[in-house]
This record gives sequence, structure tokens and C-alpha cells, in this order.
Amino acid sequence: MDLVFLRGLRIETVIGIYDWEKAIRQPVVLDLEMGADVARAAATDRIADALDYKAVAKRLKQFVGEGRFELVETLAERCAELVREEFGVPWVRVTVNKAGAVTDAEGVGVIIERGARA
Ligand SMILES: Nc1nc2c(c(=O)[nH]1)N=C([C@H](O)[C@@H](O)CO)CN2
Repeated sequence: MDLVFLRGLRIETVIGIYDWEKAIRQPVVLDLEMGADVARAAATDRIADALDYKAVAKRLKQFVGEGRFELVETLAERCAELVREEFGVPWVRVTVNKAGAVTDAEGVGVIIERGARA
């Protein structure tokens, strides 16, 4: 399977388990790898045959930016669902990095894979 990727998408959202976190916005950084038929898009050279990473990024910025989450797990799962359902992606890997959440750590978060990788 070919992949279309989107890396380092920084979005401010409400995320966290503590009361003080529910009152502020914090950045998360998303990385996505999405199964796609790159050969078909290459053959026609038409964006209509491609998985449009700009459209995916725009939709995720809206969804995550307007959402409220407690766990990074929930945020990752919702993003995977959205990408699979709205963009017809058969397989996706989503990395959520809540950079800055843990002192002296470069980042913390989750990596999930959903769907069938043909
Ligand atoms: N597995 C997880 N552990 C923790 C999470 C989380 O979302 N998933 N969240 C927190 C706090 O919100 C933390 O990020 C605040 O600094 C702690 N552990």
C-alpha cells in the first residue's frame, strides 16, 4: 500500500485530565500516515484522484481546534475515525504528541493504527 503523509500539524485545543487544563488551550502536534492509491493519482495527474493532504489538514485543524478532550488517546481515536470516514482512507497511523506536557520530556503521546493495510 502507498502512503500519503502529513507531519508536524500543530493545533491548539483544550486537552487534559486536570481542571486547570480544561480552562486553557494547549498545542498538540499530529503526524498522520494514510493508505492511498498513489499510482492512480500519478497516472492521471489529477488532484481529484489523490488523497488531498491539504484538505485533510484543514479538516483536522477545524475538528481538533474546536474540540475538547481529556486524553490524547481520545483525540487520536477521533482523528483516525474522521480521516477514515470522511476521506475514505483504508488504513491510518495517527501520532499525537502533547509536547510540553511533561517537564524534561521532548514529547509524550500515543501512536495508533486503524483499518486494514492491504
Ligand atoms: N496515557 C495518558 N496519560 C496521561 C494523559 C493522557 O492523555 N494519556 N494526560 C495527562 C495530563 O493531562 C498531562 O498531560 C498534564 O500534564 C497525564 N497522563
